[in-house]
Amino acid sequence: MFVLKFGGTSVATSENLKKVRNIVSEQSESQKVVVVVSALGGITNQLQECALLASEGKESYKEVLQSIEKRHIELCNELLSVKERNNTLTRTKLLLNDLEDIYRGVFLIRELSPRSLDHILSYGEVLSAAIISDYFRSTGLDTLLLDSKNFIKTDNRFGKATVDAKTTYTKIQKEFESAAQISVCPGFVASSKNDGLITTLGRGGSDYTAALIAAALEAKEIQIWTDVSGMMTSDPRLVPNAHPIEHLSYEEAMELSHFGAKVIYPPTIQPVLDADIPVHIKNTFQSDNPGTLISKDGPENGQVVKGTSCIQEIALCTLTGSGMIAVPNISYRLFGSLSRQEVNVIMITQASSEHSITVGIALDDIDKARQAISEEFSYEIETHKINPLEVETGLSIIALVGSRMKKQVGVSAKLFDTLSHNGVNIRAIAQGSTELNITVVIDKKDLKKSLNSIHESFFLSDRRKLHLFMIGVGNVGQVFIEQVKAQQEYLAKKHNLDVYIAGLANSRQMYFHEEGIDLENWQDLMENNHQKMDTEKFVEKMKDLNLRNSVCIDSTASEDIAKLYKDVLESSISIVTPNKIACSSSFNNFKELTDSAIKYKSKFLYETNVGAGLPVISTLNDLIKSGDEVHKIQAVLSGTLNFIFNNYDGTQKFSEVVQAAKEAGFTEPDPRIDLSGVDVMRKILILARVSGYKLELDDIVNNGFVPEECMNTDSLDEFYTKLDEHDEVFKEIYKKADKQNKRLKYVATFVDGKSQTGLEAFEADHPFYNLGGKDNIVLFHTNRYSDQPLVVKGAGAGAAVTASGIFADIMKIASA
Ligand SMILES: NC(=O)C1=CN([C@@H]2O[C@H](COP(=O)(O)OP(=O)(O)OC[C@H]3O[C@@H](n4cnc5c(N)ncnc54)[C@H](O)[C@@H]3O)[C@@H](O)[C@H]2O)C=CC1
Ligand SMILES: N[C@@H](CC=O)C(=O)O
Repeated sequence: MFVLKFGGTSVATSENLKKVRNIVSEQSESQKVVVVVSALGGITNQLQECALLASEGKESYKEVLQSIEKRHIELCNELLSVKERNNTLTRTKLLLNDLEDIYRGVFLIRELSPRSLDHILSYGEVLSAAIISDYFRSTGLDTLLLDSKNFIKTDNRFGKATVDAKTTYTKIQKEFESAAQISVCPGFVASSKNDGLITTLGRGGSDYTAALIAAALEAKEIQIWTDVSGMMTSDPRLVPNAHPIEHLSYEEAMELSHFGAKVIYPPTIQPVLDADIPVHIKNTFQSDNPGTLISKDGPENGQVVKGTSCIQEIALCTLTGSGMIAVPNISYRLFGSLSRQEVNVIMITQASSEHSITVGIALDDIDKARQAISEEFSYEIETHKINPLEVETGLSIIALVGSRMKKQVGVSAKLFDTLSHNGVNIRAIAQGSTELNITVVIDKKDLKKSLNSIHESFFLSDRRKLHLFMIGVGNVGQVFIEQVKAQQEYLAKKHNLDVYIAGLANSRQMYFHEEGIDLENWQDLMENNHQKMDTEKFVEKMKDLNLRNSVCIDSTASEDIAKLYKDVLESSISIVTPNKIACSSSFNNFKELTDSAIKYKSKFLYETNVGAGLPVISTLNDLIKSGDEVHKIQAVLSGTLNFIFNNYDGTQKFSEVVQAAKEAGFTEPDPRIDLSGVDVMRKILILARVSGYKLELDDIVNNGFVPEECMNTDSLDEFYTKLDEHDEVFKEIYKKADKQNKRLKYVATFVDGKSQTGLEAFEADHPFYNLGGKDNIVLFHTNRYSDQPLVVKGAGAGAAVTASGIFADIMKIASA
């Protein structure tokens, strides 16, 4: 025999009931089945509302009653043909008439006792079971309606009666001795053993009815048919990647249910757990879906963490004080006082120092808990042995559940690591010695981010989501967006990674979309959004969205944006930047930023600061981290200047070649930064700092070649004009080198703590001589590379290579 329980949504409409009928028909082909039904979805609430209105003397109860009546009559009409529906309608109307009389009584005497409420609420299941059994019979199923009140026997605690299991089991066995192929019974309802008064089984009552019947009849399986495809790995309203769990042990299911996964209510299915009857949770609306099987022994292998569940809002009550240390009865008194006030304790933590005990409770219980504990410890509080109770709210609780956690090291480490990388502070931790559950308490605002990042960490099938916020959509920024667009599908397929751009800004506007900006259309979206760029608001918005794996990309050359880095990093949002301003600002600021990134577990990556997409900084980092020491760096670090001196031969105007470099996208937004040598100074400074030297920009000697008068200009047009006025200077420089068969390169050197930059002419045998196009070259002379330097060489400027360098930094964050 199988026992099938259908919840309120499954029996809510005639359409749903047709699905229920097909399931029952299929299951009853090979064995007898007992079908336990809930009231039609929403009816129990209406019955209760109607009762309250009547008890308050409000005539409006009649409207609610009418709608209850209408629902049931319409259901009869929809399910049964005209010929077949007479008896059903008559019985339904009789029941509804009784109900009307009871409500009138409540209305007249303005009294609603728990006993009358139980009586009223029982009509929901009684009505649905009667209609459903008639419907099954009318469609050719061998069906008998049984009244659970006759065999589920309880005490007289109305509202949540206690079942007398022995009497109930005996009565069930007797009742089902000659059961039809299909027996339909109302869930939730029962009657008192001594006087036969109607009682109800409280929350999860229909599950309980089904469990009692299954246990008494030693059923092969109990099936809970509901509107979801089993117990989920997390709450799907908060974690879109959540998916049904195939198989759970009873203990795992209970742990998950305790923390909010409301598919089953464990206390009510205790009878089947005791009798070791498997529980199968299935979706009425997707009956082919395997659902979740809950049995004594969960699967031997499979996921270590089966699922996460949460309670969205709890309070933490903490008792502290030196008067608690080594005093044996403190916990006894604390929990005793809470229990006397019927305060349910959700979690407990106590450090071995015994200086504090923290309990997690429901928000509704705060006042009761405060009073109970304050009274219990009033003497100790008055005498300052114990501090007044501290109550914190705005907190959520997350539990990681899985019986295989106890065989696995590193689960807590992974959990804490995941949360810390996303800047989530853990307020309290609890883990039972069974290691079935690890529980953390966090700030409520971090709940969604935490659940999603935990899910991504523990369920390998999940695609990891990366949320990018990009400031600066110019030359480099635009190409980067194109690259993301082109790579999105590949990254999803090959790297299980969803890269979204959640925010964009230029100097005028900003635009956000939490689910990811449509990259086909981003210019229009930005333009039409009319949200003025405000740097502080941009950062605030990133923080408010509080999305997991957030990365801010600064693709501007702005000092204002560079000033925001500290705040961003301290919010555990990583930074990827081609903008050199921050790394070449004061050494203290640079150090503060790298320290903040370490402290707040964010990443601060700036590979594209030197050599665009070339692996210059990562190579240097690898050398330093592995214990090498850098003594000397010789480099050509300006793509712009290399391009200019590779293309200038004195036959054209120097300014024309500068403008060609700008048009090709090699220069800084302001090419005077390149021409002055400042860009090269910044780069060698950054290399020196990464090598471990404490250097400032002012320490670098720059031997510029552009006359001061050109540099001291107010606009680019003026700059180009001045370059033209000094064209002879550039011709002379070129001719001099050319005469000696030398080529001009703007070189940066760093030797044992000292650095200089400037234009130099090289002969054909020098490695710099043949450096073509806009290439860069860096020679690292180190302890290990003493005979021959380590050389990094290649394109050192241009939007495409820079954008791909940014991308590479982002992939480092994704795989961290
Ligand atoms: N072009 C190249 O080859 C390389 C460039 N870089 C760096 O990349 C960065 C970007 O360069 P490009 O794209 O060529 O510059 P760009 O001038 O083409 O674009 C700059 C973008 O930043 C925006 N912007 C400027 N100030 C802003 C502010 N305060 N708030 C918001 N947005 C602001 C502008 O509106 C524009 O969208 C620069 O820092 C540059 O040094 C680094 C390596 C190579
Ligand atoms: N303007 C720079 C671009 C890269 O940093 C250069 O020309 O090298």
